[in-house]
Amino acid sequence: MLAIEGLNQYYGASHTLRDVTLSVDRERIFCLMGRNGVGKTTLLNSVLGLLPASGGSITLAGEHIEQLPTEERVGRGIAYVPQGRMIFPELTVMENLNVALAGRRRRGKELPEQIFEFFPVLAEMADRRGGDLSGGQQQQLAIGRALVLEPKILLLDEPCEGIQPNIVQLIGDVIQRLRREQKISVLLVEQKLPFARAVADDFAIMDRGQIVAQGAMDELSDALVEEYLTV
Ligand SMILES: Nc1ncnc2c1ncn2[C@@H]1O[C@H](COP(=O)(O)OP(=O)(O)OP(=O)(O)O)[C@@H](O)[C@H]1O
Repeated sequence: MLAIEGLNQYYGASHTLRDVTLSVDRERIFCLMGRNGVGKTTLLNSVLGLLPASGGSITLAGEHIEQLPTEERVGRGIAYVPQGRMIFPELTVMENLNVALAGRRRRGKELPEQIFEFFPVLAEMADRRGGDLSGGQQQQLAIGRALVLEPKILLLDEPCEGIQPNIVQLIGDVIQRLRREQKISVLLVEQKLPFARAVADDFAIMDRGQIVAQGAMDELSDALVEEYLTV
């Protein structure tokens, strides 16, 4: 579904992504792990085209997208929920969702009903300002807004950060339903090991800009956890 090959990225003289190669297969939940500052967010931003990559290729469903502007990549089916959620605090919940309609591949003014089934709180709070929601509610809004795009693949950057356990559980359930019911693939950046183990099929570990291990989630060994993930 999404294949990244030999991707490099620099912030000035600092070489942040080093020959990154990974692929998120169709209908799989792929978790990218690693300590703070190793380059996980930089990788997601490069996939979206928010940061220029130098060299390497990115393909979505077999088509090269590495030269396309961000809005084209979104139009081809990549939706991104960044760290910090980036909802519009002055707009209502409904307005936040409607903003995403403009970026959709298939034109149409209807929000997908399933968003409100996944996250009932978004219907209950439809007229509230985004900035008045709790962190957990904002995260549901951010994921709901990404789903308005009806993506092929959803990129989630630490969706559970600072969120209470029952909402973490809900988000985990939604991720799995998206894969099962809508055939959406997910590229998840996550530091919480129990959550990652519970929801993901595949993993990769990043260290100082390089992928140092990858495989099926049930192959993630204690030795790898100790070496690359324990803080
Ligand atoms: N805009 C920037 N300019 C220069 N260096 C940056 C910039 N953004 C990030 N970096 C550096 O690039 C490296 C990778 O950062 P990145 O945010 O991708 O890591 P991360 O693995 O996502 O970490 P975290 O879990 O803390 O979000 C870090 O050393 C960081 O300091």
